[in-house]
Amino acid sequence: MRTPIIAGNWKMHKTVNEAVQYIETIQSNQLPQDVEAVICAPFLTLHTLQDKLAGSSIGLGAQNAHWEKEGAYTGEVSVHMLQDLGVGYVILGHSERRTYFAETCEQVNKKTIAALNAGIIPIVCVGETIQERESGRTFEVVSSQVKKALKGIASNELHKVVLAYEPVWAIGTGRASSANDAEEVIAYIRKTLMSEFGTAVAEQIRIQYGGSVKPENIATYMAEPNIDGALVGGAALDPESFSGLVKAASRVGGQA
Ligand SMILES: O=C[C@H](O)COP(=O)(O)O
Repeated sequence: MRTPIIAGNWKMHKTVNEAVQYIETIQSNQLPQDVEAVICAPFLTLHTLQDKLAGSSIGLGAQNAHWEKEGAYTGEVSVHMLQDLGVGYVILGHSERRTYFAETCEQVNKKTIAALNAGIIPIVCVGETIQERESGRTFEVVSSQVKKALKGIASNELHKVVLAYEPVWAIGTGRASSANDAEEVIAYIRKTLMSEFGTAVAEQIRIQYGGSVKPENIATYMAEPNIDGALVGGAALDPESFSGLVKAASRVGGQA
């Protein structure tokens, strides 16, 4: 059985002080232990949060990383640096990075391989634009993104990857995909994984849905057989809301 994973992506939000207050609130909320809860925070807050979360079951993630260990890459932070800090997760290939920073599938692949080599769990994002959906290309686009991101990864490493299906049109718009539609695409992604890497690995890889997920709608996604959690932006910015999301994803104590 795949462990549900709820990851909060703070994007470019929160100072160090705000981040600390947030963590103190979720730590006082007694999150369920059968859900992997992860906070993906801005680089500047990671060092402080790593100390704050020491010994806690809440995971800490970054939102991007460079694949090279070090070098003349002004403004970049390497996977190696995250590993040194003890960061456990990294979001890769988010549509905002693909759109605003021209990140390519080839770069996402290099970053994914580097993260796995460093023992960091990559949360690899894929998803179609509204134009791609309306022209009937959703399956083609997401399966191509998945295949390119995972190209060349050793089969004994693949199961560690987390995929996040995030239709671009649903991100930050309040226009969430219905659970049925998200399940249809995610089931197709799992089918793609089966044909590329075999059933055993495909059954192990966790696939999240992302795009306007809130405490009020998360149960509908968690009820779907192929959806293993959520990658949440806006609704993860408030610690009570994030706690509510994690609780609702619990199979033991959830309100589904
Ligand atoms: O990484 C998170 C996604 O971009 C979803 O953002 P959202 O929950 O604000 O729609």
